[in-house]
Amino acid sequence: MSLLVSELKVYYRTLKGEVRALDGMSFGLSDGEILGLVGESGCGKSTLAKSLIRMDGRMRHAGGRVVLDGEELPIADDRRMNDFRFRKVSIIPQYAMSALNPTRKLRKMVTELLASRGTDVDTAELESRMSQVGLPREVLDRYPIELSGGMKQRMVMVISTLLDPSLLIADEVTSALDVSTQKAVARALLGFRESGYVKSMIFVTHDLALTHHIADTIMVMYAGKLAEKAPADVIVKAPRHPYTRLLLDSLPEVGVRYADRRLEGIAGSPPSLLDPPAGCRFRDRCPIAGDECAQDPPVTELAPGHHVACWKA
Ligand SMILES: Nc1ncnc2c1ncn2[C@@H]1O[C@H](COP(=O)(O)OP(=O)(O)OP(=O)(O)O)[C@@H](O)[C@H]1O
Repeated sequence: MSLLVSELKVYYRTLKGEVRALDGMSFGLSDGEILGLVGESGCGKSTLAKSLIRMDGRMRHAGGRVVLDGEELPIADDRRMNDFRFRKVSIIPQYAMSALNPTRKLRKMVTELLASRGTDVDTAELESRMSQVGLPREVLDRYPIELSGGMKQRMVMVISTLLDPSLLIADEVTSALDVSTQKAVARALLGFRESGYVKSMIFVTHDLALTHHIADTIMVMYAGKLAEKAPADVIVKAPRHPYTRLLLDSLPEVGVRYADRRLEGIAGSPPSLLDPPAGCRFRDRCPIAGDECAQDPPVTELAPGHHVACWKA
């Protein structure tokens, strides 16, 4: 097991009180596994991604542990986390295209970054990884502004994985891309795993179809908690949580016109995480909710690797 997250709680401090963005998340990730993380906007996907690498000043680690390759990550301690970033855990951020320093040519930027980690650039290795994602070596002598959005994205992917981190977090890396560039990025991520540049990966996305293509397992989150986690095929073909089912039903189908079948979303909206209700957080929107749902559902393993938090599953 490369990553073990137990009862992780991460809250945001706001003027109105604390937003419980992650409220007791537990899951594991094996060596070599790609985990797709999906769920509606605001369910806590980015908070989970960020808390595993760099918590911002408004986030508070309210409980729980994160263990990577047998070592506890000091997620609440920004300075101590420095020893782990890039080397053990790395992120391709949500807005990777703007993550590059505009005032530096890329070669200088990479050199400075590695120097700050106490390492030199292995130019041959860097160029070989760039060529693997279709970037010519001349790119190193350009400023970020001289690259297209897709090229910047791929450059950030190469830089984030240069020190062969055990865990890579890809946070919404395909959302701003056209479909063929999305495929290229997905292929590159799979290639990084095959080449051993990263061991395992958390792929955060809204795109269930793309996740199904590349992920081994999919974890569905709802309102700061785990709803369901299972092998990718099981989530798509035999989901057990009512939320996962509705999420899949609300996907648009190519070839079906609005006039023939109205595109249904999931009625209602998620609860406020400032003061979330007791019991199952999906209860108010759930078509099969019953009295027992007033109690918090435990996460149960229905079949090997298939975890569901629902009394009715
Ligand atoms: N800086 C912040 N201060 C207060 N609340 C925040 C902050 N950032 C996020 N939140 C809240 O935390 C919850 C989880 O947000 P998060 O961004 O992790 O969700 P997400 O699933 O990644 O959403 P999206 O898909 O839109 O990126 C939401 O209720 C959000 O409003």
